[in-house]
Amino acid sequence: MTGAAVESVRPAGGEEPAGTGPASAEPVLPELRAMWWETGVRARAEAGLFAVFAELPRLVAEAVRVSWRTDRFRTSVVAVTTVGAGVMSAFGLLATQRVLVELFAGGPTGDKVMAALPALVALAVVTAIRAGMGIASGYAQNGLTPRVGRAVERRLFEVTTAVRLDAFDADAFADEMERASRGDEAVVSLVQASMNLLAGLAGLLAVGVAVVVIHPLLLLALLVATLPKAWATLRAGHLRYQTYIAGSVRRRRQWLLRRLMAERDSAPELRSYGLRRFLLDQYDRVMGVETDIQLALARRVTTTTSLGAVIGGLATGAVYVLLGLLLVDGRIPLAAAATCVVAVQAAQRSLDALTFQIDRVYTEGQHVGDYTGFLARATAYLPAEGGSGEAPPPLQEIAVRGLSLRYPDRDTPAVDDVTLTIRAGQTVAFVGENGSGKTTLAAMIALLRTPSAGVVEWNGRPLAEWDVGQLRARIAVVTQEYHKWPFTAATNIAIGDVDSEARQDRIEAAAARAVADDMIRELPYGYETLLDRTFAQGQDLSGGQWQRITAARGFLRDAELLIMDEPSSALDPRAEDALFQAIRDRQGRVTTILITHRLANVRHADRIFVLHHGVLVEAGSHAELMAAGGRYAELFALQAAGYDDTVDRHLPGQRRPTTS
Ligand SMILES: Nc1ncnc2c1ncn2[C@@H]1O[C@H](COP(=O)(O)OP(=O)(O)OP(=O)(O)O)[C@@H](O)[C@H]1O
Repeated sequence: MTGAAVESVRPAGGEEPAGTGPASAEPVLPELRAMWWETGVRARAEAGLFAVFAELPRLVAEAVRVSWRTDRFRTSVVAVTTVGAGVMSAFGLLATQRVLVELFAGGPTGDKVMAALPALVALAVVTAIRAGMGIASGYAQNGLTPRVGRAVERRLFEVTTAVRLDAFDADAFADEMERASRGDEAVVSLVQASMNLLAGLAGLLAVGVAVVVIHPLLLLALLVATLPKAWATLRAGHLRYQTYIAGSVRRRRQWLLRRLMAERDSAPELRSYGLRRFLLDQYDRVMGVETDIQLALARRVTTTTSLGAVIGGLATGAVYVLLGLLLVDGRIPLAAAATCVVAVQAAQRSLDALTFQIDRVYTEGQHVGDYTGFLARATAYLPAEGGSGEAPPPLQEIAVRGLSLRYPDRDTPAVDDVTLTIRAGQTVAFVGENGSGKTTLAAMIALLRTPSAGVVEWNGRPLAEWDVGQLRARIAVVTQEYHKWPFTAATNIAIGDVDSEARQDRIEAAAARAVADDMIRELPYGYETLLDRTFAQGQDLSGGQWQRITAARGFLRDAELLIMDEPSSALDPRAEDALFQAIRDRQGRVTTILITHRLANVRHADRIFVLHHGVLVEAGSHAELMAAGGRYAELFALQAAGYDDTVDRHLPGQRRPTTS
């Protein structure tokens, strides 16, 4: 019902919203794949606390490595200021204790204040330095993270634009690429969270050191007062992630239903088939079950959080009692006890922040893992280095020898041991029924696909032995599944030759050859019309108009080898005739490979190659193939008969056109 995105009918996570079970007689909405952007949250919901802690050092190290590679200066600033702020926190606590010692000493208040003054000044200075370091760290981080994001994203695009086309045939690759696309955000978040985590740890360590310096027993008090609450906070966080993941099915279904009920594409069919009641029922059933699951989990979260608060409160109370007993017993001075109270509060604040950062580092780390894993796996799809790098000479001959290609997960080859020769200046046609391998064969000649076996030669040498970049510049390809680039009409044609200056006269000449010139001039802004409705004043074109633009793109370069795959499937008869006239104009001068099902248009080709199930079954001129009475003759006769019928029925008296 929703195309490629839908997969199974059972939600992930084991819950089964009403309406999806086998017992239900009503039609049900299919389930969407698990959302890739939930990877991190899902992993966190499934990981135990031990696993989280075990992975933290590796993730933080990864973050530091990435930021170091991107900007050493700023990374150093963040590191120095983070450690520095921690050290200042320790000094701050020690200065606080000194102040308290002086204030709690005997004697007149004036004298006590005077005695405490140096420590007070030290405290002020230390606090100021710590604040300054915080600001410096913030500045460095703000400068660092956009640079990290950019470097990470650019690296991704460097890879996605370089991998071979066959990478996109592998299901897993497309999926992984989608996941990796969150890499820049994830790395930025991981870097930020890791820095904050390190800063929090430094602060905590500082409190610990200061407390030990004041009195070793106080460390025990500090641990008792902080650890139970920290555990409870982490546990509540864990439950929150579980709640989120439990709602994942609901969110997916909500998203699916929103698309179906509130978007333009589905609106006409929703009304014409009367789907309103059906979709609203689906909504009620899905939301009813999922909301109950959500509420149950929400109760558990609240219980754990409350438990954490109670345990934390009790532990803190116990520490204060312990401090009181130690004081009464004369084991610690009053100032040390007071400092411990301050330290406990500081440590609790740091720990609250820390637990948040721990979760963040872990979840973002999973996305970063997706990104780095994708980059590593994508190297397998990078084109092989090699070739002499020599510029290819002008084309004399293309020789295809024993060429085969088998797509992944296919039992039979799409192209099977094809051998043929195309001489410079020839116009040749690849014909055959749907799926016979024409596009695949042309794609290998155009260096878009790597053969499983065999070789394509340019003037007697395999394509890969020439400078591949220069070779590509000599070949223009108009693909069957052309892309509608979101640019102006002029740019849409100019991208056919990005390395040359986009001169308007060249663009217009190419458009004229593809019967696109008049049509483009009639657009609201002529050649400057944006061909994408997402933009203000953007326009969309009809299928045939787009096809003219893409043909113009192919003509722009006047390439030595032009491959046109179904260039006229959507053209009206007049445009089709003009386009093929333009293709014939190339004959004898430059080489053209034409793929088309309109066999009337290949009659003028120098050679016609007929493919069937990937095998080259016939080759020759139109006259030769018709005389042979084989597969081509059969297809041609079939098509011609269709036209004959029309002529007979609608145009009585008109001469029957000859078909060969
Ligand atoms: N990316 C792909 N992954 C898997 N199989 C593919 C892929 N592209 C094409 N095929 C299969 O390879 C075979 C040849 O396809 P190809 O597109 O070359 O045929 P074609 O002769 O150009 O067909 P058409 O006339 O319909 O354009 C078909 O069976 C097709 O299903």
